[in-house]
Amino acid sequence: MSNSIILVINAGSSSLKFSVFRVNGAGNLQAVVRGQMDGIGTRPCLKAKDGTGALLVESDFTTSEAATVADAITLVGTWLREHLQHELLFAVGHRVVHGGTQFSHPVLVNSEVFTTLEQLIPLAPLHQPHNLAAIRAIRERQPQVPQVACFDTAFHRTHPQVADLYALPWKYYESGVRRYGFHGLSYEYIALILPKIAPEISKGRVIVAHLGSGASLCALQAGKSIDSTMGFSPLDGVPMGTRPGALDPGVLLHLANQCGLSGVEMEKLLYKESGLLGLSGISSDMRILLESHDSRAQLAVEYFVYYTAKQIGALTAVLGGVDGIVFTAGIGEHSPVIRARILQACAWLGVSVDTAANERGGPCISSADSRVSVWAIPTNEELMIARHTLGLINSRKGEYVE
Ligand SMILES: Nc1ncnc2c1ncn2[C@@H]1O[C@H](COP(=O)(O)OP(=O)(O)O)[C@@H](O)[C@H]1O
Ligand SMILES: CC(=O)OP(=O)(O)O
Ligand SMILES: [Mg+2]
Repeated sequence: MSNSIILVINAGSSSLKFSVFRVNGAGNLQAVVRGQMDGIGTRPCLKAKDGTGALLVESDFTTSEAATVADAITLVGTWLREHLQHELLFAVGHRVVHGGTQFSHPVLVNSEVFTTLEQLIPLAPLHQPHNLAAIRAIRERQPQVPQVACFDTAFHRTHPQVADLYALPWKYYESGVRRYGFHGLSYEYIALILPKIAPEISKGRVIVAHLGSGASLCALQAGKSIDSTMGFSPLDGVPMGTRPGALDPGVLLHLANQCGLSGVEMEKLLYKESGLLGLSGISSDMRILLESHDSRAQLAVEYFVYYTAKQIGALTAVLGGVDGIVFTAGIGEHSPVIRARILQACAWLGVSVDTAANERGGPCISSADSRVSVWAIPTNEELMIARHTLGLINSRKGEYVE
């Protein structure tokens, strides 16, 4: 095992992230490659670094070469095969967005598990097919390599029942219509490192804003998720790159009954044409909107800020107050402007920003007199996946032959 590696694949809605970890003799994980193809469909760029931070590849693609996550899987797959050709794959860990009611922990993927995960595709059509495509592609080439699915939904299984329900007749809850919550691997990572970075808030009430192409917020009470803004599918909550966030269900009835949209057309509208893209008519990419002088682009940004701040208020009520706010993911980590605008809307909570620290990227971005401490912390879903993968394989040695 001393020379073997764990490959981690994380397919998001606008990015394909990957990492390679070496498992050393003591069974510890050491990151040797970290990369991503991001801006898929908008500004595609493949970038990877080695464990020392040295650049291994940086290459731009056209939007037709990398129009979809499926294109990115092919391009990244080619790069990884060339780069890792002399390595022995110990296991592959995957982010799988939806685990449904069946999976509340990482699981070794066999044919039965794969079929169950396929049945969840309609609940996360922007992600689940890509998550499974990567598993299938690796299985076809290297069927002997164990693959582990790690779920976005798993970390939220600590929600109290009231935060897990919709006010529908019980039979729907029993058939799986629940508020699952997503981005759980990211929240789990933040909860894991908070005691090291911000020990003063880690045992308290913390709101984590995972603001990427997909975006949600999570209320952490002593490191456990007690509520989050996404629900049954990754459509609910705050506006996103191409998803609207919370919608009055009456709008959906109107679209179906009065406008005659079919289920397939509604799915396309809600997953691919709404959110920042739908509002601006320009782009789903926050960078492009921030550079634009177009009034609709500016309105889309204002909408994003408004509804994110509104959800911080809602989760503050859920927690009975707030000790800390953490920004993470693409926008949360890299956009001081968006952070500042959201925090300005949270001034009523006693939030005061350290402008210079915010511009620098933190980690602490609140001023000394702020009643709530505020942080910008890079997430690392891939490390979480690698840990789960190694833990699961080690605990089940010898069991993964189909
Ligand atoms: N410097 C930046 N300023 C503003 N937004 C940024 C910046 N860098 C990345 N982003 C935004 O982050 C989003 C992608 O975040 P990411 O977490 O990688 O997405 P996902 O995993 O959901 O595909 C995009 O909207 C992109 O525009
Ligand atoms: C669940 C989800 O929206 O994921 P992402 O932000 O990676 O698109
Ligand atoms: Mg993501």
